[in-house]
Amino acid sequence: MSLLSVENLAVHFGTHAAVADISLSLERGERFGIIGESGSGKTLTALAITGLLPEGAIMAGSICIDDQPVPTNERAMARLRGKRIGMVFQEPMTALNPLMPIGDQIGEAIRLGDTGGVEHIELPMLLKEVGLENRHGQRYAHQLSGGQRQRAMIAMALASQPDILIADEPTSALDLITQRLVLDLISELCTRRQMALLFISHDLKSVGALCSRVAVVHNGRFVEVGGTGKVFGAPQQDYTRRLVAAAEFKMKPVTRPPIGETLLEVRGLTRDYRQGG
Ligand SMILES: Nc1ncnc2c1ncn2[C@@H]1O[C@H](COP(=O)(O)OP(=O)(O)OP(=O)(O)O)[C@@H](O)[C@H]1O
Repeated sequence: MSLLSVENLAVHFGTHAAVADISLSLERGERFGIIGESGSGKTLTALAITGLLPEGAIMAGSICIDDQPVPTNERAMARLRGKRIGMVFQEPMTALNPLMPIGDQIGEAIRLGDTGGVEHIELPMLLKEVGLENRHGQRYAHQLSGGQRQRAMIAMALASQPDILIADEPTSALDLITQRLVLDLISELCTRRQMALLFISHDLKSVGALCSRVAVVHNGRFVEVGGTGKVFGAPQQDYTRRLVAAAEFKMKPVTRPPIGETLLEVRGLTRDYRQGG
């Protein structure tokens, strides 16, 4: 039995097929990355799984949790979303209520997610778990840094103790150091809570650091799926090779030749110079 299974997912807007024939499965505690360039269909895949597709989108295919089809009715889907799937998006400002202190919002998420079981969760405990202090809970979203806002979003996603965390480019609006801290936090939380992770990104490095399996999406289709080391280390498809090459290019340190040599290169004289010409 798979925790999450998606089969032949397709999303259309009129005649435009934005997502076509996507299948994936996720086991408890597993970390699966979806990588691809902008506009390739990553976010729509996540939105389809969570039942949050925008108006005008037509969906086909099947989505099951614990082998049970996810409900199509909006209220049942919202309940399931709260209880089984937690979501973290790129820009927390759009997801957080600007008029309510974030502690109250996280508290509300805890109340909604409370199943009445023994595993009751307390606000201070949850704030601490995501690296925030109680005083941060009294602040409004605009009074927090980008990293703190993303931590608040993660706390809200965790409030109902979900089995699956979907993180859609959760760090792309953050500086490099904060990105690293937030990724470390997500990784730690998934391990501690045995949560499955569906991690969406266009950054190969982050996916490589977090996920054991990855799917490469291009024009709404998975073009390559496999173990992260294998897909990035020995890509089979042209598109993946190009993606990996582009990421390597970006990561390469800039080596600067001595100024004199640069000038000679600019003038096209390097070879003559080296040959003593
Ligand atoms: N509401 C919408 N109406 C029409 N087309 C849409 C809508 N939302 C998305 N699309 C189209 O669907 C395709 C996939 O979009 P999606 O947001 O999933 O891309 P993405 O891979 O997540 O991109 P990014 O990395 O930039 O977030 C794009 O061609 C986009 O223009």
